Amino acid sequence: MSGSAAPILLTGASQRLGLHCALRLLESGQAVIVSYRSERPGLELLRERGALTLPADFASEAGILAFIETLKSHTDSLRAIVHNASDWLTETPGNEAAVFQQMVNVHMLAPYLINLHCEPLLRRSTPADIIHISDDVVRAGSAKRPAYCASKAGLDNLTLSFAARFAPAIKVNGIAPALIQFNEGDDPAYRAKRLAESALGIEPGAEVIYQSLRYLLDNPYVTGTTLAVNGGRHLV
Ligand SMILES: NC(=O)C1=CN([C@@H]2O[C@H](COP(=O)(O)OP(=O)(O)OC[C@H]3O[C@@H](n4cnc5c(N)ncnc54)[C@H](OP(=O)(O)O)[C@@H]3O)[C@@H](O)[C@H]2O)C=CC1
Ligand SMILES: Nc1nc2c(c(=O)[nH]1)N=C([C@H](O)[C@@H](O)CO)CN2
Repeated sequence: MSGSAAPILLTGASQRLGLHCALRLLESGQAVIVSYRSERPGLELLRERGALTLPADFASEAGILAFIETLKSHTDSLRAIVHNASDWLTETPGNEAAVFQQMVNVHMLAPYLINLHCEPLLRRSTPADIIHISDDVVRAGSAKRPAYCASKAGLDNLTLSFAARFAPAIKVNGIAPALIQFNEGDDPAYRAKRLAESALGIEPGAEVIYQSLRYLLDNPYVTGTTLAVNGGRHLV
């Protein structure tokens, strides 16, 4: 399947879920732009396969606006924006306010400003999509990461607002994953505990996120929806 000439932007896609989706889109013939914060091995692979990689740190408003200017100097159209960049931070005594602000900036302010500033670029593509990657944990809240969870809940709400604001030209949807891919260093006890928290009890890997992304990009009649990709976690 050949992709659109207008590129798809994936933020924070130098590793793990974002990298997998970016590589799968390139495989399908789709032009891809990736933002990254740190230089990672996956970036070389993306560049070899034709992706444009742009540095970005969304921890501050200035960093977000600087990225938007850089992006606009490279393209005047976008097929889609996938807001994947995320910091999975746990606040500790003394840094609560700083972590909360950082979570809001990365998970809410960056998607908000990028969507507003890039609306004209999306309107030059038909169809056009925005996809917010949030987190199934929003359903129940998080005792361990309240700041992270609240910011992801805000992102889910931005899905509703932008879907109403940009219809019918631009579809806006979300994907709310639960455990998709463990992190290096997750010990066996942690892994067993997390696997037991869903009805299907598996670590599915990033392909299930690409399948969800593909569905949203290809379906002309879905907007304002957040897909739970959570192995039936809500049933346990
Ligand atoms: N993995 C999972 O099982 C789950 C993932 N999700 C969500 O899915 C998405 C992808 O998950 P995953 O691949 O694990 O994500 P990662 O934890 O690998 O983060 C993705 C990228 O976001 C970048 N990033 C972090 N902070 C910033 C910042 N301030 N500015 C710009 N980029 C930043 C990181 O850059 P750097 O390389 O510099 O660290 C990283 O490469 C995320 O939104 C996550 O919240 C939700 C539930 C489960
Ligand atoms: N930015 C990230 N957000 C999240 C991650 C991650 O690795 N990076 N992981 C999860 C999973 O729920 C976790 O259990 C996997 O070990 C949630 N969000």
